[in-house]
Amino acid sequence: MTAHQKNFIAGEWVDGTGITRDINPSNTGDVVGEYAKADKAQTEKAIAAAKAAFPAWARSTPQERFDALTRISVEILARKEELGRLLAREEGKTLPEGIGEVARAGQIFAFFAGEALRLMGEKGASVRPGLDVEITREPVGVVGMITPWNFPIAIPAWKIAPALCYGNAVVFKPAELVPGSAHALSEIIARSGIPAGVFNLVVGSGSVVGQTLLDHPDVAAISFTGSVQTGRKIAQACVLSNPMKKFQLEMGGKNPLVVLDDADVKVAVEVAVNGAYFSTGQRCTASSRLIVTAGIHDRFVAAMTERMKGLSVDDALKSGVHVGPVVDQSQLDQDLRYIKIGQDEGARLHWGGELLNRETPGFYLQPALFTEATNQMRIAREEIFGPVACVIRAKDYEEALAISNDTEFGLASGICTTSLKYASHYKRNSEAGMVMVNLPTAGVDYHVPFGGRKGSSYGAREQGAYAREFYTTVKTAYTFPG
Ligand SMILES: NC(=O)C1=CN([C@@H]2O[C@H](COP(=O)(O)OP(=O)(O)OC[C@H]3O[C@@H](n4cnc5c(N)ncnc54)[C@H](OP(=O)(O)O)[C@@H]3O)[C@@H](O)[C@H]2O)C=CC1
Ligand SMILES: O=C(O)CCC(=O)C(=O)O
Repeated sequence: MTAHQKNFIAGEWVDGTGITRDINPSNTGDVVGEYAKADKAQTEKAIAAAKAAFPAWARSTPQERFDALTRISVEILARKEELGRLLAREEGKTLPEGIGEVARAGQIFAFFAGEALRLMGEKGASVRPGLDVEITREPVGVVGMITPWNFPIAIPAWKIAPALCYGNAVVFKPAELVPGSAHALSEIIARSGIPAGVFNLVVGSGSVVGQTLLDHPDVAAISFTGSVQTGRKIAQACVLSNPMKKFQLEMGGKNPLVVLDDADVKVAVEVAVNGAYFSTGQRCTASSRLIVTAGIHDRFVAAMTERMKGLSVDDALKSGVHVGPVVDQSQLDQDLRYIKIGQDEGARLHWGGELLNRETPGFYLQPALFTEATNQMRIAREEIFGPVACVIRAKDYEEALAISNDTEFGLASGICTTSLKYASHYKRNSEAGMVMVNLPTAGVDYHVPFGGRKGSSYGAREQGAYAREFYTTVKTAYTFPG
C-alpha cells in the first residue's frame, strides 16, 4: 500500500489528524490510496493562509493568472489517460468516461486562462454633469469549495479555475469518498507557480472541514455541489454567518426526457440509455423520468429493453464496459431501497434492478427500468442517483410537457422529436435550466453556463463566462475630474 497523501496548506504538504481510505468500488479489496484528514484547526490554518495570500493574488496581472491556469491545463491534458484511470478506479466511472472527464477539466482551465485576459470593466457618463462612472469587477476573497463524489475532477475544476482566474484564494474540500483525483489535481495546481496560500486542499468530512468553512468569518463565499439536504444546511449557515457569505448551490435533479410519437426510436433509445444509465446514473443531470407518448410507448419500451440487455456492467477499468459499479455500499442501498419502493408503489420493474456478481467484489447493479409509473410515485419525484429510470405514459405532447414540468426540480430536460414545432415549443416552455433536443439530458459543454431552476440550483450560474457573476463583486466608482 502506498504511503498516505497529505493536505496542501499555505504552500506546504502537511499531515492530518487522521486517515481516510479511498476504496475502488469495482473491487473493494483494492485500496486506491490513503489520504490525510484535516481537522478544524488545520482547516482554520488553510483559511488563514488563503486570507493572507489573497491581496497579492487579487492584484496579480491577468498575464500571471493566464500563465498559471495554462500550465495547469497543459499538465492535466498531457496526463488525461493516467488521471482518467485513477478517477475510474476511485469513483467507478468507466475508463473512457474517466478520461473524458479529465480532458474536460483540462479544457476548463484553458477556458478560464483566456477569461483572465478578457475581464473588462465599463465606463460611462454620469447623469450628473461633469462626472464619470466606472464599473469594475473585483475578486470576492477567500472562497470555500465543497464538492461531491460523482465528478471528482470536473466539478472541482469548474469551481477552482474561475476562482483563481478572477483573483480569489481557494480552500478546497473534496468529497471524502474520492480524495485521489482531488489530490492529483491539487499537486498540479501546487506546481503551477501560484503563490503559497492562494490554493489549499483540506480533505476531511463535511461535518468537520465543511462546517468549519461555513462557520468561519474570513470565508467570503461558498460554492457547493451535492445533495439538496446538505445544500439547505449550507444556505442557512451562509445567511446566518456574520458577515453573510455569498453562496451558490448546485443540487439534485429529477430530469425528464420526453419521447414523442414522431421521434426516431433508435435515436430516442440511445439518448435515454445514455442519459439514464451512463456514469451509472450518478449524475445530477441524469434522465430518470422517461415520459413517452402513447403512439410510440410500446415500441420504445421494447427497443429500450433490447438495448439494455446489451449493456455490459462490470469493472470500470475493463475495456468494453458500458456501466461501472455504484460508488459505494450506502449509494447501492439507496438504489435498492428505491427499486423496492417503486415495486411497492405499483410500478412494474420491467427490466434489471438486480445485484450482479463479477470477478471482483464490487457494487454491481443491473440498470433498472420501471414501466407503468405515474408522476406521483416517489420513484418519479425523488432523486435516486443511481441507474434507475421509470417510463411514464403520456397521451400527447401537451400532457408530456405538463408532466415534464411537474417536479420540484429544474436542472436539465430533454425531448426526442423530429418536429421543429414541438422542439421549439419545448425549449421555450420547459422549466429547466438546460434543455436538450435529441440529446441526453446529461453531458454538457464546458464554455457555456451550467445550472438549473426551482429546487435544483440557487445563486449564480457556474461555467462559461457567466461564472464571473459568482467569483467577482461589482464596484461602481464615481470621479469628478475637477
Ligand atoms: N446533484 C449532485 O451533483 C449530487 C447529488 N448527490 C445526492 O446526494 C446524495 C448523497 O451524496 P453525498 O456525497 O453524501 O452528498 P452530500 O450533499 O452529503 O455531500 C456533498 C459534499 O458536501 C459535504 N458535506 C456534507 N455535509 C456537510 C455539512 N454539514 N457541511 C458542509 N459540507 C458538508 C460532503 O462531505 P463528505 O461527503 O466528504 O463528508 C461533500 O463534500 C446522493 O445519493 C445524491 O442523491 C450527491 C452528489 C452529487
Ligand atoms: O451532465 C454533465 O455533464 C454534468 C453533470 C453534473 O455536473 C453532475 O451530475 O453533478
